[in-house]
Amino acid sequence: MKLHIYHLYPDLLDLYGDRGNILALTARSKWRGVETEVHKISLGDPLRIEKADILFMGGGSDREQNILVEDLGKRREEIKEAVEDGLVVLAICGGYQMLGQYYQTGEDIRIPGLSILDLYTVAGQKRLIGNVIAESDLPSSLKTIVGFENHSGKTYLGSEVQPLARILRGYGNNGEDGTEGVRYKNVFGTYLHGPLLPKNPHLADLLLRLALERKGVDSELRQLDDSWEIAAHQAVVNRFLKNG
Ligand SMILES: NC(=O)CC[C@H](N)C(=O)O
Repeated sequence: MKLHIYHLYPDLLDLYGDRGNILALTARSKWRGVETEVHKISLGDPLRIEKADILFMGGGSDREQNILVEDLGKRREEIKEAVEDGLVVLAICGGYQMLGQYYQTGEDIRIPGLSILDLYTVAGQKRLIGNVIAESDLPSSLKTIVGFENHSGKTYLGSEVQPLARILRGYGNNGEDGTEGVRYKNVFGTYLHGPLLPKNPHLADLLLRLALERKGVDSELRQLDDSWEIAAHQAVVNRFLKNG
Protein backbone atom coordinates (compact mmCIF):
# COMPACT_ATOMS: atom_id res chain seq x y z
CA MET A 1 0.00 0.00 0.00
CA LYS A 2 1.31 3.37 -1.04
CA LEU A 3 -0.08 6.91 -0.93
CA HIS A 4 0.22 8.69 -4.26
CA ILE A 5 0.70 12.45 -3.87
CA TYR A 6 0.19 14.45 -7.05
CA HIS A 7 1.98 17.80 -7.12
CA LEU A 8 0.42 19.92 -9.84
CA TYR A 9 2.69 22.49 -11.53
CA PRO A 10 5.58 22.23 -9.03
CA ASP A 11 7.68 24.42 -11.33
CA LEU A 12 5.07 27.21 -11.53
CA LEU A 13 3.13 27.10 -8.26
CA ASP A 14 5.69 27.05 -5.47
CA LEU A 15 5.78 30.30 -3.54
CA TYR A 16 7.18 30.73 -0.04
CA GLY A 17 8.30 27.12 0.33
CA ASP A 18 4.94 25.52 -0.46
CA ARG A 19 6.81 22.32 -1.33
CA GLY A 20 7.35 21.95 2.43
CA ASN A 21 3.75 20.75 2.55
CA ILE A 22 4.68 17.74 0.42
CA LEU A 23 7.70 17.09 2.65
CA ALA A 24 5.47 17.18 5.74
CA LEU A 25 2.97 14.73 4.21
CA THR A 26 5.68 12.29 3.12
CA ALA A 27 7.55 12.50 6.44
CA ARG A 28 4.43 12.02 8.57
CA SER A 29 3.44 9.02 6.43
CA LYS A 30 6.91 7.49 6.62
CA TRP A 31 7.01 7.85 10.40
CA ARG A 32 3.90 5.62 10.45
CA GLY A 33 5.36 3.11 8.01
CA VAL A 34 3.15 4.32 5.13
CA GLU A 35 5.03 4.59 1.82
CA THR A 36 4.43 7.58 -0.45
CA GLU A 37 5.23 8.41 -4.04
CA VAL A 38 5.24 12.02 -5.24
CA HIS A 39 4.24 12.61 -8.87
CA LYS A 40 5.18 15.95 -10.39
CA ILE A 41 2.74 17.00 -13.08
CA SER A 42 3.41 20.09 -15.16
CA LEU A 43 2.26 21.58 -18.47
CA GLY A 44 1.30 18.87 -20.92
CA ASP A 45 2.03 15.90 -18.64
CA PRO A 46 -0.65 13.21 -18.42
CA LEU A 47 -2.48 13.46 -15.10
CA ARG A 48 -4.13 10.03 -14.53
CA ILE A 49 -5.91 11.39 -11.50
CA GLU A 50 -7.61 8.07 -10.78
CA LYS A 51 -4.30 6.98 -9.22
CA ALA A 52 -4.04 10.07 -6.99
CA ASP A 53 -4.70 9.95 -3.26
CA ILE A 54 -3.77 13.58 -2.54
CA LEU A 55 -3.61 16.44 -5.05
CA PHE A 56 -1.50 19.45 -4.10
CA MET A 57 -1.31 22.87 -5.72
CA GLY A 58 0.86 25.64 -4.29
CA GLY A 59 0.71 29.39 -4.68
CA GLY A 60 1.85 31.37 -7.69
CA SER A 61 1.99 34.89 -9.03
CA ASP A 62 -0.59 36.23 -11.49
CA ARG A 63 1.94 35.70 -14.27
CA GLU A 64 2.30 32.01 -13.48
CA GLN A 65 -1.45 31.57 -13.10
CA ASN A 66 -1.79 32.98 -16.63
CA ILE A 67 0.81 30.57 -17.99
CA LEU A 68 -0.93 27.47 -16.69
CA VAL A 69 -4.58 28.41 -17.14
CA GLU A 70 -4.99 26.82 -20.56
CA ASP A 71 -3.36 23.55 -19.53
CA LEU A 72 -5.37 23.43 -16.30
CA GLY A 73 -8.63 24.04 -18.17
CA LYS A 74 -8.09 20.84 -20.17
CA ARG A 75 -7.95 18.87 -16.93
CA ARG A 76 -11.21 20.25 -15.53
CA GLU A 77 -13.54 17.27 -16.03
CA GLU A 78 -11.00 14.83 -14.68
CA ILE A 79 -10.32 16.87 -11.55
CA LYS A 80 -13.99 17.68 -10.94
CA GLU A 81 -15.01 14.04 -11.13
CA ALA A 82 -12.28 13.07 -8.65
CA VAL A 83 -13.23 15.90 -6.26
CA GLU A 84 -16.87 14.80 -6.28
CA ASP A 85 -15.61 11.28 -5.58
CA GLY A 86 -13.79 12.50 -2.44
CA LEU A 87 -10.25 13.11 -3.68
CA VAL A 88 -8.19 14.88 -1.01
CA VAL A 89 -6.97 18.23 -2.33
CA LEU A 90 -4.82 20.89 -0.68
CA ALA A 91 -4.55 24.13 -2.64
CA ILE A 92 -2.66 27.20 -1.43
CA CYS A 93 -3.27 30.81 -2.43
CA GLY A 94 -2.83 31.00 -6.25
CA GLY A 95 -3.72 27.29 -6.50
CA TYR A 96 -6.75 27.85 -4.26
CA GLN A 97 -7.93 30.75 -6.43
CA MET A 98 -7.71 28.52 -9.52
CA LEU A 99 -10.28 26.08 -8.07
CA GLY A 100 -12.95 28.79 -8.17
CA GLN A 101 -14.82 30.47 -11.00
CA TYR A 102 -12.24 33.11 -11.85
CA TYR A 103 -9.46 35.35 -10.63
CA GLN A 104 -9.75 38.95 -11.78
CA THR A 105 -6.29 40.53 -11.68
CA GLY A 106 -5.38 44.13 -10.86
CA GLU A 107 -5.13 44.74 -14.63
CA ASP A 108 -8.76 43.62 -14.96
CA ILE A 109 -7.79 40.43 -16.71
CA ARG A 110 -10.15 37.62 -15.83
CA ILE A 111 -8.23 34.35 -15.49
CA PRO A 112 -10.81 31.56 -15.64
CA GLY A 113 -10.64 29.00 -12.84
CA LEU A 114 -11.67 25.36 -12.81
CA SER A 115 -15.15 26.27 -11.50
CA ILE A 116 -15.00 23.25 -9.25
CA LEU A 117 -15.68 25.29 -6.11
CA ASP A 118 -18.34 27.92 -5.56
CA LEU A 119 -16.04 30.93 -5.09
CA TYR A 120 -14.44 33.76 -7.06
CA THR A 121 -11.53 36.11 -6.53
CA VAL A 122 -10.97 39.76 -7.41
CA ALA A 123 -7.66 41.56 -6.89
CA GLY A 124 -7.89 44.40 -4.37
CA GLN A 125 -5.95 47.66 -4.22
CA LYS A 126 -3.55 46.57 -1.50
CA ARG A 127 -1.71 43.35 -0.92
CA LEU A 128 -2.81 41.39 2.11
CA ILE A 129 0.42 40.39 3.82
CA GLY A 130 1.33 39.05 7.24
CA ASN A 131 1.02 36.32 9.80
CA VAL A 132 -2.37 34.65 10.12
CA ILE A 133 -4.03 32.87 12.98
CA ALA A 134 -7.42 31.33 12.34
CA GLU A 135 -9.77 29.18 14.38
CA SER A 136 -11.08 25.97 12.87
CA ASP A 137 -13.42 23.09 13.62
CA LEU A 138 -10.88 20.46 12.66
CA PRO A 139 -11.16 17.29 14.73
CA SER A 140 -8.19 18.06 16.99
CA SER A 141 -7.44 19.54 20.38
CA LEU A 142 -5.46 22.19 18.48
CA LYS A 143 -8.14 24.63 17.41
CA THR A 144 -5.99 27.14 15.55
CA ILE A 145 -4.31 27.11 12.15
CA VAL A 146 -1.30 29.36 11.65
CA GLY A 147 0.52 30.56 8.54
CA PHE A 148 1.66 33.48 6.43
CA GLU A 149 -0.32 35.19 3.68
CA ASN A 150 0.74 37.38 0.76
CA HIS A 151 -1.91 38.00 -1.89
CA SER A 152 -3.80 40.74 -3.62
CA GLY A 153 -6.74 38.51 -4.53
CA LYS A 154 -9.83 38.74 -2.35
CA THR A 155 -11.85 35.55 -2.40
CA TYR A 156 -15.59 35.40 -1.80
CA LEU A 157 -17.28 32.09 -1.00
CA GLY A 158 -20.67 31.04 -2.36
CA SER A 159 -23.30 29.10 -0.44
CA GLU A 160 -22.18 25.67 -1.66
CA VAL A 161 -18.89 25.73 0.23
CA GLN A 162 -17.79 26.28 3.84
CA PRO A 163 -14.93 28.41 5.12
CA LEU A 164 -12.01 26.37 6.46
CA ALA A 165 -11.56 28.67 9.46
CA ARG A 166 -12.43 32.01 11.08
CA ILE A 167 -9.79 34.72 11.20
CA LEU A 168 -8.37 35.69 14.61
CA ARG A 169 -5.47 37.66 13.15
CA GLY A 170 -4.70 38.63 9.57
CA TYR A 171 -6.91 38.99 6.49
CA GLY A 172 -7.74 35.50 5.19
CA ASN A 173 -10.10 35.25 2.22
CA ASN A 174 -10.77 38.94 1.76
CA GLY A 175 -10.10 40.93 4.94
CA GLU A 176 -13.82 41.71 5.18
CA ASP A 177 -15.96 38.77 6.24
CA GLY A 178 -13.63 37.06 8.73
CA THR A 179 -13.39 33.82 6.76
CA GLU A 180 -10.23 31.98 5.84
CA GLY A 181 -9.95 29.31 3.17
CA VAL A 182 -12.53 26.84 2.00
CA ARG A 183 -13.69 23.31 2.68
CA TYR A 184 -15.74 21.32 0.20
CA LYS A 185 -15.92 17.54 0.56
CA ASN A 186 -12.21 16.61 0.94
CA VAL A 187 -10.93 19.78 -0.71
CA PHE A 188 -9.06 22.28 1.44
CA GLY A 189 -8.18 25.67 0.00
CA THR A 190 -6.32 28.29 1.99
CA TYR A 191 -4.33 31.50 1.72
CA LEU A 192 -1.79 30.17 4.20
CA HIS A 193 1.74 29.59 3.10
CA GLY A 194 4.31 28.96 5.75
CA PRO A 195 4.62 26.27 4.51
CA LEU A 196 1.37 25.37 6.14
CA LEU A 197 1.57 21.72 7.17
CA PRO A 198 4.81 21.60 9.20
CA LYS A 199 3.32 24.03 11.73
CA ASN A 200 -0.17 22.54 11.55
CA PRO A 201 0.30 18.81 12.12
CA HIS A 202 -3.41 18.34 12.89
CA LEU A 203 -4.28 19.50 9.36
CA ALA A 204 -1.56 17.32 7.82
CA ASP A 205 -2.91 14.26 9.65
CA LEU A 206 -6.48 15.04 8.66
CA LEU A 207 -5.45 15.01 4.98
CA LEU A 208 -3.60 11.71 5.45
CA ARG A 209 -6.51 10.15 7.36
CA LEU A 210 -9.04 11.19 4.70
CA ALA A 211 -6.80 9.90 1.90
CA LEU A 212 -6.35 6.52 3.64
CA GLU A 213 -10.08 6.29 4.36
CA ARG A 214 -10.90 6.89 0.70
CA LYS A 215 -8.48 4.11 -0.20
CA GLY A 216 -10.35 1.81 2.18
CA VAL A 217 -7.37 1.46 4.52
CA ASP A 218 -7.93 1.26 8.27
CA SER A 219 -6.88 4.83 8.89
CA GLU A 220 -6.13 4.99 12.60
CA LEU A 221 -2.89 7.01 12.45
CA ARG A 222 -0.41 6.44 15.23
CA GLN A 223 0.02 9.55 17.36
CA LEU A 224 3.43 11.13 16.71
CA ASP A 225 5.55 13.14 19.08
CA ASP A 226 4.58 16.58 17.76
CA SER A 227 6.22 18.61 20.50
CA TRP A 228 8.41 20.59 18.06
CA GLU A 229 5.57 21.16 15.61
CA ILE A 230 3.24 22.31 18.39
CA ALA A 231 5.96 24.54 19.86
CA ALA A 232 6.40 26.18 16.43
CA HIS A 233 2.62 26.59 16.14
CA GLN A 234 2.25 28.01 19.64
CA ALA A 235 5.16 30.42 19.09
CA VAL A 236 3.12 32.08 16.32
CA VAL A 237 -0.01 32.17 18.47
CA ASN A 238 1.90 33.58 21.44
CA ARG A 239 3.75 36.18 19.42
CA PHE A 240 0.92 37.49 17.29
CA LEU A 241 -2.22 36.83 19.26
CA LYS A 242 -1.58 36.74 22.97
CA ASN A 243 0.80 39.73 22.80
CA GLY A 244 -1.45 41.69 20.44
N1 LIG B 1 0.70 34.07 -2.93
C1 LIG B 1 0.01 33.77 -4.03
O1 LIG B 1 -0.16 32.60 -4.40
C2 LIG B 1 -0.49 34.92 -4.84
C3 LIG B 1 -1.75 34.59 -5.61
C4 LIG B 1 -2.28 35.72 -6.47
N2 LIG B 1 -1.39 35.89 -7.56
C5 LIG B 1 -2.53 36.98 -5.65
O2 LIG B 1 -1.67 37.82 -5.52
O3 LIG B 1 -3.63 37.08 -5.11
